[in-house]
Amino acid sequence: MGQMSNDAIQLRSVSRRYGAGGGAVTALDQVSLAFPRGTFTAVMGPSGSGKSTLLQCAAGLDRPTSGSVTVGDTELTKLSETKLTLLRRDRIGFVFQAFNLLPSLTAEQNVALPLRLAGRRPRKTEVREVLAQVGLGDRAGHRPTEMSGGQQQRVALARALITRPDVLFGDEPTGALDSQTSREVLTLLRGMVDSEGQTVIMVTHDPVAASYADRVVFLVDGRVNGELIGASAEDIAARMTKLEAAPC
Ligand SMILES: Nc1ncnc2c1ncn2[C@@H]1O[C@H](COP(=O)(O)OP(=O)(O)OP(=O)(O)O)[C@@H](O)[C@H]1O
Repeated sequence: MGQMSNDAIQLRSVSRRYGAGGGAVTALDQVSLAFPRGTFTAVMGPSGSGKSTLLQCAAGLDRPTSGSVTVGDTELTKLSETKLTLLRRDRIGFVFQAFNLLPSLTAEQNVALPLRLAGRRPRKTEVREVLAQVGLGDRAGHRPTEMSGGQQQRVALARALITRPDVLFGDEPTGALDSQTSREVLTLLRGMVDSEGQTVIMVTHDPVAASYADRVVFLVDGRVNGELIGASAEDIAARMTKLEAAPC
C-alpha cells in the first residue's frame, strides 16, 4: 500500500475550544472524520453543535486547538499562515449562505477574481467554461442585482470552482434560496461529484438538501453522533428530530 491517501480531507482528534477558564466553550471535541475523494458529505446537527467550526477547521479557515487536519497529503496544522493562505487559495473552494459577490462586477469578473488575486490573468475561455458548467453561459455580463438568488449562488459556485479545488465546502449554500432554486443548486453539486469526481462537504439544516449527499454526518455537542449513508430526506429528518429532542 502506498502513502497516497484516498481521502480528500482527514480530521484526526480535532478539538476546538473558544476562550479559557470557566467560560470556555468546546465547539469540537476530538472529532475524527475522513472525507473520501469524489464523495458528497452533508454535516448536520442541532444549533451550536459545532458544524460551522468543523467546516472552518477542515477548510483551513480556523485552527484546531488540538488534533490534525490533512488535505491530500498536506497537514494543515503544520503550515505557516502564509502557506495556509496559499493552500486555501489553490486547493479549497468555499460557498456561503450569503453569496458574497461584488455588486459592481459582472458574473464573469466575479468568477475571475480568485485567479486575479492569485496574480494570474484569467483566460476568457476558462471563465466562460466554468460559467457554462453552472448553467450561466449566457449571463457572463450580468451584475449580481440583475440575477435571481439561484443565479447568484451559481456564480458564487463558479467562482469557488475556477481554481479547480480539491474540496468544495458549503456552509448552508442553499439557506437563502427557495426550495425550487435550492434543488437546482443541489442538483448541480450532485452532478459535479458524479461527473467530475469533485469532493463536496456541506453544512445544512435542511434534510432535503442533505438527502443529495452520499453520507450525512451528525454532530451533537461537538462530537460525531453517527452517520447515515444514502438516506432519504424523511430518514434524515427523523434522525434530526430525535437528536434535537435528546436531553442535554
Ligand atoms: N468565535 C467564537 N467564540 C466563542 N464561541 C464560539 C465562537 N464560534 C463558535 N462558538 C461556540 O462554539 C459552539 C459551536 O458553534 P458553531 O457555530 O460551530 O455551531 P453550529 O452547529 O454551526 O451552529 P448553528 O447551526 O447555530 O450555525 C457554540 O456553542 C458557539 O457558541
